[in-house]
Amino acid sequence: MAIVLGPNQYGKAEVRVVAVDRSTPQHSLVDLNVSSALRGDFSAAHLTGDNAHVLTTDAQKNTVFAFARDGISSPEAFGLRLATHFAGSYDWISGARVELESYGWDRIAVGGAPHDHAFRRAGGEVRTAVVTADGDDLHVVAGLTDLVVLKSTGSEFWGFPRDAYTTLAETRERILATAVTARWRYVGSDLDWHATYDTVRTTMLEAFASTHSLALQQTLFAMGTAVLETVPEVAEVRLSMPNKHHFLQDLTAFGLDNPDVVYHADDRPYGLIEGTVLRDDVAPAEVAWQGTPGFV
Ligand SMILES: O=c1[nH]c(=O)c2[nH]c(=O)[nH]c2[nH]1
Repeated sequence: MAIVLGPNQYGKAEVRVVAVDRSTPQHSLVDLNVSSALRGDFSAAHLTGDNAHVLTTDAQKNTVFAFARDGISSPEAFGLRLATHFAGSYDWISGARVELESYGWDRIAVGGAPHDHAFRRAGGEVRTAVVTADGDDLHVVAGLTDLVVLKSTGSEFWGFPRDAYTTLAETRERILATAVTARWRYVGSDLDWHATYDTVRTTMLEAFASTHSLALQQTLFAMGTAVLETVPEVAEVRLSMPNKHHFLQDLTAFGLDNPDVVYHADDRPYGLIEGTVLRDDVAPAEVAWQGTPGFV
C-alpha cells in the first residue's frame, strides 16, 4: 500500500476588486469577487515542501488587481484573461479555474435623474462566471444566484403517489416561488457576454412566468429548454431551485374564511429541485464544472 497525492489545486479565494471607470463624468463601476485556482504539477510542494513550482497565491491576487487596471468589461472576459494568463505562465501549470461573482450597482435617482457617481447596491441577485483553462481548451460557465421569483397563480400540484406518510393535499391553485441558482455552459469563448447574459436571464424569467406549472420540476425543465432554444451558444443549463413554500393559513379560529388570500411564507424546510437541461449533440465538458460545489 502506498499513499499518494490525488487531484489538487490551489489559489487565492475571494479577491474583492472594484474597478471604477471615470473616463466620462458619468462614472461606472464593476464590483467582483474573484477566486483563482491553478492546476498542474505541484507534487513537490505537497510531498517535500519544495515550492519551486508554486506561483504564490499572493501573486495570483496581485494579478487580479493589476489586470483590473485595464478595466473590466465583463466577468467572463476578465476571467478568460486571468485563466489564460495563469495557464500559460509556467509549463508545469496545465490549467486554471477562475470563479467570479459580480455584484450589481444601480444609479441612485436624484430628482428623478440617475446620478453620475452615486450608486445603490442592486438586489440580492448575483451574476457569476467560472472560466476554466485546461491546456489549450477554454470553458466559460456563466450563471446567477438568488434570482427570487413568485407566481400568484398558474401553479398546481397533484397526481403524486400517497404512501403511509403522505399527508400533502392535492392542489389546483398555489403560489409558486423560488430563488433560482443557474449556471449555463457556453460553446465558444468569444461572445457578447453582457448581451448573452441578459438574454438568458430574460428567457428564464419569461419561461417561469408563462409556464403553467404542474410541478416545479416541469418549470425547471421549461426554463432550461427555453434557454437552449433561444441561445444556440448555450450547451447545457444546470438549475437549482428551492421550492419556497407558501402555505394557506388557517383562519377558521378567528371565524374567517381564507379563499386563497393569506399565506404563511415558510422558510424551511424547502423542497429542493435541481436538474440539468442539455443538448444531446454537444460533447460533455466535465472539466468546466470541476471545482464547482453542489449541484450547480
Ligand atoms: O412542485 C413540486 N414538486 C415536488 O416534488 C413537490 N413535493 C412537495 O411536497 N411539493 C412539491 N411541489
